[in-house]
Amino acid sequence: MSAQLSPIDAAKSIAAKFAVQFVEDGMRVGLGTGSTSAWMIRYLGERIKDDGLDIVCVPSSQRTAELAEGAGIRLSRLDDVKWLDVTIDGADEYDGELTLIKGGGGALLQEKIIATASDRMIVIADHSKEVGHLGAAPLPIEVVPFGLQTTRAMVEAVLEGMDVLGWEAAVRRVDGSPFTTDAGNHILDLHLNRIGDPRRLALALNQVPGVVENGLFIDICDVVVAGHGDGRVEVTDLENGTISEALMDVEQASNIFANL
Ligand SMILES: O=C(CO)[C@H](O)[C@H](O)COP(=O)(O)O
Repeated sequence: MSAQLSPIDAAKSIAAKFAVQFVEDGMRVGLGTGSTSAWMIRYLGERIKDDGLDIVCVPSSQRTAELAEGAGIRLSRLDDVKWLDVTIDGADEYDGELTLIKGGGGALLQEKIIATASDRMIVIADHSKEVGHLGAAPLPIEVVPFGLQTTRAMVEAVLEGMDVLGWEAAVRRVDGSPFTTDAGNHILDLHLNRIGDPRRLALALNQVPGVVENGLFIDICDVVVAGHGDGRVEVTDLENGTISEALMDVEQASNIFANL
């Protein structure tokens, strides 16, 4: 009997499997971070092994670099390839304009750099990440270690003037210590409940000294591939203005899971 994926994991897996079809020979590919991206890395590895797909990839985190190396993916540095054809990454939330909240895995800075340096950004997600209004998920921002608590207080002061329904900035901690990003910075998770004006908020946050970058991705994402537990995949393509649907084999995803 094959191990069963939970509906959420099946949704992530089929979204990732669908999205790797967009990758073609010779492409320079940005690799996201997180559990959905981990599926994408496995499927890309399979295409390299089984179809001889010839690509070079730039990872958005140390964790992703390790997974990609394990999957037999050739890696490079962004400064060496200079520009990417496509980046495939997960998201914590996306809305109807494909504005994203990212950074749940703490890699938002490199993720934003590689996605912005790509012709196309494809987000892969389970469909529960779709929201009418951003903000139910915390908005992560990356801040330098110097004056962490002072920066936190300045960020909360900025939030008071914004169209949001919560004003708390919490230092992300692991085992009691501030979480440290690959760039040696820390993360503040902003609990806002609802973000009325993402554009204004993103600009205001990046004005605060000590804030390196925020997890709002605005006008960056081109396509969202959203998976459902029953095998349906919904593809929203902003460039073409289309929403299409496909059916994937959930059983196959479960079998791959069983063989991990
Ligand atoms: O932004 C991210 C990491 O910084 C992730 O893409 C986001 O948190 C989604 O993660 P998952 O695929 O595990 O749901």
